[in-house]
Parts: sequence; structure tokens; C-alpha cells
Amino acid sequence: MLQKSFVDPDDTSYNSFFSETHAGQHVPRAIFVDTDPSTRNEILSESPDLFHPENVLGYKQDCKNNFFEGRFMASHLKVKEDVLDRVRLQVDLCSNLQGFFVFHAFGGGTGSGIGCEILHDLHEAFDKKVIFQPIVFPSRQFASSMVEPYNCIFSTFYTRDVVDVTMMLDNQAVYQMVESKQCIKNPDFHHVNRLIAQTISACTTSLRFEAQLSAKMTEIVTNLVPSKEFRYPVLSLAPIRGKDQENHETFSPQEIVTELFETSSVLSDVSHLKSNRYLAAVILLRGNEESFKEQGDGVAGYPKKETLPMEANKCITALQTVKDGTHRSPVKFAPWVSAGFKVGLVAVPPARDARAHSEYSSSTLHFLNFRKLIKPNLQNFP
Ligand SMILES: Nc1nc2c(ncn2[C@@H]2O[C@H](COP(=O)(O)OP(=O)(O)OP(=O)(O)O)[C@@H](O)[C@H]2O)c(=O)[nH]1
Repeated sequence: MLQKSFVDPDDTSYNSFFSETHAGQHVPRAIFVDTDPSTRNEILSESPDLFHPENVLGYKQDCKNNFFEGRFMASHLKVKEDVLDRVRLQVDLCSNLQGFFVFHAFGGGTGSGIGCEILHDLHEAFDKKVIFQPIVFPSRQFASSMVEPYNCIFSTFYTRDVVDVTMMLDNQAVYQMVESKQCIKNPDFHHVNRLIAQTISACTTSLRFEAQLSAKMTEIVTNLVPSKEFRYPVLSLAPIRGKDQENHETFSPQEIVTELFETSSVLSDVSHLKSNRYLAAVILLRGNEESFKEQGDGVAGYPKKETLPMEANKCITALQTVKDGTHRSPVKFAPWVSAGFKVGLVAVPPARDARAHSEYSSSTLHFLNFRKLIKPNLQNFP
């Protein structure tokens, strides 16, 4: 439970994702939905005081891994109405709503079918707001059922006009990152979800903290999505290191940016990355460990605002080096892409979690428009 006593009065970063009650408790502006009743019970038993119980919706049975069963259930069980009611209540508590993050998996029936119906309603009700859609795409090795690719194709098609940015994630790539970079044997969803959460949270740093270079949701869309057809970026995260390695390495913006463009840093299974051309990239950097240690006497252990750990120019130089291939083979961009990349800078390092097996000295995220992956599938539809 986030009580008022834990929150610094000068720190307003919580307000973006938490609403404060009269009792001083901070309640997440989040709504969970699963047709399987066990998920609701699990969330409420693990975090009994954190989430509003009515924002965690559960029903009688799952959607049998079937996209069309999910769509049917969305109307039959009135899931759409329930979710929209809760969303409207949350929106009323917001003072400056920018948009929505809709997390779902495309492999199962609930995530694909019900997720798709909810997205259509959200788009209709809040058509001026940005919708970011982080998706767990099915992966070859970790699929839980044979029909996952079909559900994925259907939901990709049915959500193509209602979402602003679809962030592609896949469990296979993230498992491999956890195993190879964090040196954790037999990782589970807990480890995978931590990396995914870290990546997605980088998109919202400008909303939560005072940014040196701002990259708000609308700015990310403007710089990344030339048309709705090209709104499927892949995400990458760097540097990721195991607990044993982290004290032996330091990272400059140059090294972080270079690592971001390596296939092993991408949270999707993209084996042909080198043969593709990038259409756009957004790079979001957060504060580094050095300034955190030396000058970190600011609010709640964060560095003072005036001691900036990052320099925008270094990032731009790093990007140019990556493009020119000064040290290695160049990363190929479309010919019309010049140096005009969107860069977001926030001088607040990621929070450290005592439970985590690995910690990061800084976290970065970028998007690459990766057209070959999705476009052929969409062309199969009329
Ligand atoms: N990264 C990640 N992937 C998950 C998690 N839980 C499930 N998945 C993946 O999401 C996909 C669908 O998962 P399910 O939860 O079985 O499906 P559902 O959306 O609930 O649909 P139904 O079971 O048909 O109601 C599968 O590919 C899973 O591997 C999780 O906690 N993290």
C-alpha cells in the first residue's frame, strides 16, 4: 500500500499513475480484466490494499484460447460495459489525461478478443486521446497453444485502425535476454515481466518526472509513426546486466546507444534486423549511476535537478556514430532519415528493487519501425 508517509510532498511524480484518496492512500489508475476468475483472486490476495477491488474485473470462465470466443464474451458477459464504466470513473479523476496504455497478449482468447473490443470502445469514447498498445506477441518456442498465431493475425487486423502505437514484445526474445544478459537460469514470467515493465515505464518518464528533454506520449507518436500502417515499433532496452557484472562496467550514452541497436537488446524475435532499414527511432535515456552516487542528495535519493547526468549532444553524436559505422558495421536507416531523432532525457535513474535479481545503472528504450514483420500478414486480408 502506498501511504502518504512514503511519498515526498514535493514529489508529484506519483500523481501521473496514482490518484490520492482523502485517507492519504495512493490508488493506481489501472484496470485489470480477465475472464478467468483465478486472476482476480490472485491479484487481490497478493496486493490486497493496493488496487481498488472494483478495478480488478473477473468473470466465470476463460475464453478457450479463441479470439472469436473472446469477442462473443465481451458482449455476452457485458465486459465492455463494465470496463468502460470503470475507465470513465478513472478519467474523471484525471486532471490532464494524455492517453491510455492497453496491455494485452495476442495469443489467448481474452487478451485478443476482449482486448480488441475494449480498444474499439476506448477509441470511440476518447478519440482525441493517444492509445499505446504494448502487446505480447506469440513466439515459436513459448506458445501455450497451437492457435496463438491465428489469434494474433485476427487481433492485428481488427485493431489496426484504433491504436496509435503498437509496441511489439515477445516472450521468447525476453526469456533469452534474461538468460544470456542477466545470467538467470530457467527464468519465469516474473523475470520477463520485470524487463517488460522497465521498458514500458521508460515511455512515461517525461510524464512522471521533470524532463531535460521531454518525450511525451503525443511527441513519441509524432516522431515515430508517419502513418497508421507503420505503427509497429520494436523496443529495445540497454544496458541489461546480471548482478555479478554490474559493478565491473560503466556506461556512457555512447555505449548505451550503440548497444540499443544490437539484435540481442531487442525485446522481439527479430533475426533479420541487420537486413532491414530503420524508418524512425526514438531514444529515451534516464539518469546514470555515477551522478546518483556522487551527488544524490536530492528528493528520495534522486540526484539534484541541476546536476544533469546526461548530455543531449553526446546522444546525438552516438546516434551519428551508429549510423556511420565508425566502430562497426553501420545501422541502416532509410535514406531520407537525417540526424533528426527524437531523444528524451530524464535525470532520474530507475528505481532499485531489493527483490530484483539484477539491477540497472541506467535504462534506455528506443523504437524501430520494422515494416517487414507485420505488413505481409495484413495483406492477406481484403
Ligand atoms: N510476458 C508474459 N506473457 C504472459 C503472461 N501470462 C501469459 N502470457 C502469455 O500470453 C499469451 C496468452 O495467455 P493466456 O493468459 O493463456 O490467455 P488469455 O488472454 O487469458 O486468454 P484465455 O486463456 O483464452 O481466456 C500466451 O502466449 C502466454 O505465454 C505473463 O505474465 N507475462
